[in-house]
Amino acid sequence: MKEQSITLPITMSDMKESSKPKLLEFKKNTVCAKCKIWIIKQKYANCVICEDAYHFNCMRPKQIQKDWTCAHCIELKNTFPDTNDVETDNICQKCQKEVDTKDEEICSKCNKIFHKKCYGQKTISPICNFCHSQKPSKINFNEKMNQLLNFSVPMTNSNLFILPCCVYNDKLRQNCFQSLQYALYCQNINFNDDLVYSSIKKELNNGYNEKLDPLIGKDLITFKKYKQVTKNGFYGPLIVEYNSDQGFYVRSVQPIAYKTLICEYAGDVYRFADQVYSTSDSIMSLLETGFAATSLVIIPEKNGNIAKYLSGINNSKKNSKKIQQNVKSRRYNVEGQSRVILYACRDIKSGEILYYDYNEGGFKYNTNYFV
Ligand SMILES: C[S@@+](CC[C@H](N)C(=O)[O-])C[C@H]1O[C@@H](n2cnc3c(N)ncnc32)[C@H](O)[C@@H]1O
Repeated sequence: MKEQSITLPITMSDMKESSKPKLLEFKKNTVCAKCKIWIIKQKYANCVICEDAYHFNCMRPKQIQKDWTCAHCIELKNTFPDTNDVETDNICQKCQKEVDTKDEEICSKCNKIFHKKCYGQKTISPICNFCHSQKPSKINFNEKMNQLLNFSVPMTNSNLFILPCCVYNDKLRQNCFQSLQYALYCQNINFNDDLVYSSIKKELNNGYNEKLDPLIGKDLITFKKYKQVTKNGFYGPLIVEYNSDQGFYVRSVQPIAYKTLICEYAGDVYRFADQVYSTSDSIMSLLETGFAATSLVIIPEKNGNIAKYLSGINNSKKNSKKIQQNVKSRRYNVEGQSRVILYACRDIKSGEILYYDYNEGGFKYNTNYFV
């Protein structure tokens, strides 16, 4: 929903086969919320609630009718049956009284509106009490992972990637694990430590289409070993926290040595051409061919891992790179596929927030308001 804000008004339309669309007309077109492909001449419908557009073939449920509601909105309605009226949009979900926009607080998970005083402290919880109470009580924490987690920093000065130190304190390790699961829960994101190819074929990510450094030898072995652990949701001594200035962010709970692997940037892979209007704040460049049709991006809005929560340096501040930045993101050719790896670019002290340069890749984010 978030990505599809540039949709047309609610209509059921049958676009006639007309002459080839000119560039301007093309820009006015929209992207199907299901398959992420442009809707140019095909029949389509807009969901009456979220206004996202869908090809007729992509509509779920498949009912061609006026006031059609997409499956996602039906699911939300069923989850929160008391608030399924569009008209109740500005009614506080606690006291049921109208909310002035200046006095509103919105739950990040269900998007429901509350008066500031009814919501409580947004600085503490990004989600409302209802969503908080619905979260799974036990997030699968696999104790057997302890064997795999027995990492230690090698005493070497080489320039190779290294594995993070294990968090030996059981409670702290569990908190680190749970903190990421909680952030993902709040944002309706599935945990997935991989690149997800549901909208394009994996073969389109051909690392040889760009001159990327290959990840080889000991670095490749270290990376693969780390992926064995991170696929289960463990990322060394890192905790995900929340505040109102930055939203969720990542903090180290133990010292992290220079060149320690932090994580791979995971999420859904799309053609850049299909995401030019995306409003996601987490787009990462994956393959840069010079053409929008063959360049690829990662967007961790449906699937993602801890990489989504690392903060960005403020590029408008002097010395940000030198002082604030402690992580670097770099794309490598990993056995023929481009992949983005985040690693410590200097020694990181316990308690430091992790920052990298969001503008290192192909996108220029406005970071002027960043802390
Ligand atoms: C990739 S997301 C990072 C995770 C995000 N904080 C969240 O809660 O989902 C990027 C967004 O995080 C926020 N952010 C990242 N770094 C920040 C910083 N240094 N100061 C303030 N906000 C920051 C901005 O809103 C930015 O658009």
